[in-house]
Amino acid sequence: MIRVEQLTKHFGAKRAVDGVSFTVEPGEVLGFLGPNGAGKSTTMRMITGFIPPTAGRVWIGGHDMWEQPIAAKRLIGYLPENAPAYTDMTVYGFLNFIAELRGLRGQARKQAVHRVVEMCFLEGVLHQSVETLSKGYRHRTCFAQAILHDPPVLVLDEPTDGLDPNQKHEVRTLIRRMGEKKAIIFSTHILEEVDAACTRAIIIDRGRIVANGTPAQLRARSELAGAVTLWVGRVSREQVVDRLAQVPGAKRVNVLEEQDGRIRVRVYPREPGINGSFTRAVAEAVQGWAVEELRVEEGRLDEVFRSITMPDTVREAA
Ligand SMILES: Nc1ncnc2c1ncn2[C@@H]1O[C@H](COP(=O)(O)OP(=O)(O)OP(=O)(O)O)[C@@H](O)[C@H]1O
Repeated sequence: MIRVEQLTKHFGAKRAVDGVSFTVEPGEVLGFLGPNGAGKSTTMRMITGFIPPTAGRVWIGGHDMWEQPIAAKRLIGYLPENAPAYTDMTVYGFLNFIAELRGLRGQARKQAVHRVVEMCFLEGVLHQSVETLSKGYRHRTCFAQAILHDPPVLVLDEPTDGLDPNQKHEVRTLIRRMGEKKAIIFSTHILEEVDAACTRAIIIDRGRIVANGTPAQLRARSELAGAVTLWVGRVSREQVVDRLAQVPGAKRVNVLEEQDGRIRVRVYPREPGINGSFTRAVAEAVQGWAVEELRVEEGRLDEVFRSITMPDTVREAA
């Protein structure tokens, strides 16, 4: 549904986006992650046809964005960063105006406005002017505008930015629900959103894609993935470190905590990733000890994010 090939944007000497390619199909919610200035908004502006690329192409539903822009844009709902809107209109007036621009008339327009007002919980502010709305409600109004024509493609630039925790939850739920049928791209800085709403995530850094996979695949790239964390008692620190260091496939052992004669320790596999034989080897090595807890780590997205986008500054998280 969305196809992006070798998309590139230069601003003078600056390469904001550098050869980005990916596809998104209906039923997929793609999380777009990256540090500030990585090129997320610029990529989204090119995908939605707001700015032309320096090189590369975009197809929406098979329509080339530069050769058939009207057909391509008709399929897209776009929530830009900072959620701008016509602030002197009422919410109701604004949504009706956008519905008209989208070619909806009469009963169809009424129904479309009613549908998005319900979906975005706007009943209480319908007759308030946009400029007097709180940030969260203004944001929801813009979100409603983006989905008014029920487009099969949604491009959402930081859709939960500035919302309170309840609103964030509602928007994620909405995205997940709409993502069952639509092709959705949304950018975020919040890694837990990737788990909460995305079927796949792309990490972009300095204009380039540096990782692309399901949340589980990305987590598996974490150094922590497959590490085994244990609480053991009645055994010395030296014994624990010595024995665990000899487990086949172990890379290193870290003592994380010592408390009342108990030790919390973590042993990392040489090859990150969940691996039953490594876990079994650790379990065998500690037989006979007072093991109070043994946990296999899944890996953490924040660690992967940091190690990919700031490779020199990764520090271990306990
Ligand atoms: N119109 C412009 N003119 C010049 N440089 C620009 C322009 N728009 C973006 N840039 C630069 O391009 C780079 C990518 O910016 P972009 O806004 O796409 O990043 P981002 O990943 O969306 O960042 P953030 O997470 O902070 O929103 C940045 O260095 C930015 O300063």
